[in-house]
Amino acid sequence: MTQPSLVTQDLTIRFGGHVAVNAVSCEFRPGELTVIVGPNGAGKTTYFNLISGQLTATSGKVLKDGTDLTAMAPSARAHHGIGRAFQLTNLFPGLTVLENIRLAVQARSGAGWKLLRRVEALTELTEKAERYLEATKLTDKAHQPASALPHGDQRKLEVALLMAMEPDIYMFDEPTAGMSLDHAPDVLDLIAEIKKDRTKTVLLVEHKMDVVRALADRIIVLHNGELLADGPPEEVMSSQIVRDVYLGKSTEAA
Ligand SMILES: Nc1ncnc2c1ncn2[C@@H]1O[C@H](COP(=O)(O)OP(=O)(O)OP(=O)(O)O)[C@@H](O)[C@H]1O
Repeated sequence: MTQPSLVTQDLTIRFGGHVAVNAVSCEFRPGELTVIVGPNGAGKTTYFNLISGQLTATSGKVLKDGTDLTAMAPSARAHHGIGRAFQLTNLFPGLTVLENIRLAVQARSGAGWKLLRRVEALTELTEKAERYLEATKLTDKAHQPASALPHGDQRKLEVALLMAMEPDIYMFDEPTAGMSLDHAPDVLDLIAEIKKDRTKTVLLVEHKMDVVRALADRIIVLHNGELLADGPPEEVMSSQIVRDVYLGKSTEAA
């Protein structure tokens, strides 16, 4: 079996007396798409925040290819290949779609935000940005201001920006939330494309069971901050304990 790219070891966070994520140990491998499910308040987003660095663990560890990221800020974790899609936080609304992607490519190339003096360098970045535009089917929107995009296209642009950062770990928290039914398939197709790259590890928080079924190689279930189940989709979804949680029975009874 391939080595895990991402590991959480006994990952825990307390807010006062409340343990929102409780000793979650999991390994995630390249070429694998894991969907994290669980009832409202189960700790899914908090678990994501602990991995991407928006929150710092009370105890436990986050390791990426063996490097301990636990104490690192989100930007340092991003540098180590953790890529999380956020709604438009990295966007320059007045710039065009292409310019936004080119800036992300530029940031990834190590040139930072400096003005580029060499025309060839700019051409190279533009060509790369155009490939991400094409991959996300935004080519015909290239010269529109990012802020003018309809909601569905803005979500695609978020994925394009994430791809431009070339992360090893892709994290999506409800990628089709608030999207119309016509746009959701585009974003799901993009995630399916990313998953085809066997060097990438994909983590997805999702409530919609049809999305889970379409994409998951593996499902982990969180409940009250604890890891309740972990395995292939059919196995997890048919397990009695998971059914009980979704039907609202107490797990103790199960
Ligand atoms: N910053 C915080 N301070 C205090 N409590 C928090 C904080 N963040 C999350 N929590 C609590 O931790 C628990 C887990 O929340 P979290 O948002 O991770 O759940 P979730 O599984 O993502 O839920 P949903 O599906 O509704 O988004 C909840 O009880 C929540 O109130």
